[in-house]
Amino acid sequence: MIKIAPSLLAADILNLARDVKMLEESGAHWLHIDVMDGMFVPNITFGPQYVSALRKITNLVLDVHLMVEKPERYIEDFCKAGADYVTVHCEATPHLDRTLQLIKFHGKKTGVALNPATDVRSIKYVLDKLDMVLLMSVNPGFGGQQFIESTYDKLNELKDLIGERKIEIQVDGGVNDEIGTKLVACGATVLVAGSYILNHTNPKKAIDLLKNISKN
Ligand SMILES: O=C(CO)[C@@H](O)[C@H](O)COP(=O)(O)O
Repeated sequence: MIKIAPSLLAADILNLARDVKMLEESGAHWLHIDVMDGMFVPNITFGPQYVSALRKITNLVLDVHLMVEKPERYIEDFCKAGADYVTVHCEATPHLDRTLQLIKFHGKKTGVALNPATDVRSIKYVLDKLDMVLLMSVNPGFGGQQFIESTYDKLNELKDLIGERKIEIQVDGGVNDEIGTKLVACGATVLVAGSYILNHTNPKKAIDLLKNISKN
């Protein structure tokens, strides 16, 4: 089954609880939380308080994507705040293996994100410590960008690298139902979508279209 993870970057910050309830009722599986530090990416968003506030109002999987330099500094805070998955960028830490061990130490699922220009082979030696790989299909920092087409080839390479291991493959950036269909055909198992779902006139319909991809 394909998991659908709406990105809360596109939610109405003044009506966050309302949007979360709407996404739950619309059948979203996970909530994707984009944490940006203004250093690794040119934008600043949420901290651990945002995650702990969400944890109080939802049982959905909280999928925290850390777009921050040296994420090892904040792993404990986000784990204690109630994250289920903690994903760090391989480009953002000199100690990826240690950082993944830290996430595991706190009992959470591990993810590694790769920027569009990063070779999938850069995570070869940590595959056995991973629950998820996140392929960025836009340059991280902002919602509403155009999907980068080379992501399909990259997905195929990643599938080969992962082999039989049970690792979720998440794609994030510019995803809609048409692109999602091709991504799933290439092996994606988790689709992140921000503007496609939250700016849709009928977000439930957008989620349904993405969920139905697995049946195609
Ligand atoms: O991490 C990011 C952006 O850096 C994404 O999660 C976006 O928030 C996805 O938004 P859309 O491209 O789906 O609007």
